[in-house]
Amino acid sequence: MTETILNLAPSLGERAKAALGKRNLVLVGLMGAGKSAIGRLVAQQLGLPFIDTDTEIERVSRMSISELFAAYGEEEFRTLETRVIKRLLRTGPRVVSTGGGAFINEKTRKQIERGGLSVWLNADLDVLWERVNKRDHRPLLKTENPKQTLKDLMDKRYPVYGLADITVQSRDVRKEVIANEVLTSVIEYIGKDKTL
Ligand SMILES: Nc1ncnc2c1ncn2[C@@H]1O[C@H](COP(=O)(O)OP(=O)(O)O)[C@@H](O)[C@H]1O
Ligand SMILES: O=C(O)C1=C[C@@H](OP(=O)(O)O)[C@@H](O)[C@H](O)C1
Ligand SMILES: [Mg+2]
Repeated sequence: MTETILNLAPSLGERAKAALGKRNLVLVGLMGAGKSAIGRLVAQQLGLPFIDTDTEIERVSRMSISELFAAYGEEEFRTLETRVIKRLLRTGPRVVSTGGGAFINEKTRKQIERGGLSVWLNADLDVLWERVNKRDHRPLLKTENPKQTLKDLMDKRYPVYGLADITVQSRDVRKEVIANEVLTSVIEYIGKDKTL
């Protein structure tokens, strides 16, 4: 006789979703950290909508990020980014992957602090470089020495990313491993913080 064992224990995704409640989960970190890729996986596991802020900016402006930077400059891009993120965080829960500069902008960072739980995908220079040098759609890296530019951005931005609620180390392992670590960290963080 075969015996069917029913596994009634809630999955990691279900437990993280319950912990998150109505809050948005917002991924921050430098270019190549995996915000877009990991955010999508995390959203799937949570059964929540996923939005990438760069994709949303491209949709509303009907321009690519590179075209926006070229036509209007970084400052205008940041203004648009702040506006889009404010709108996206008004309702939840959803998983929002930001562009690398979003959390560095004070206004946007305050919106994220108010509107969600932030997760910094931290990564070292070689991991980031391996990933970003394969593509050329990032206007800030169109410099003479893009690896040095990435290093300069790390030095400037890492103290600010460090203000995020949660940090997860993005590294050379399968994306699913990192996504699971994000979910586990959410459960741990919310379990610890009695004010939430
Ligand atoms: N854990 C990982 N292992 C291997 N490749 C990854 C991992 N995380 C992300 N990537 C890849 O690295 C590249 C950059 O990731 P992306 O999600 O676009 O980063 P970000 O949005 O932070 O700039 C993509 O090609 C993505 O598939
Ligand atoms: O670091 C930044 O300032 C930027 C990161 C990009 O997003 P990813 O971090 O998803 O590459 C994109 O928003 C834009 O090119 C600017
Ligand atoms: Mg991205």
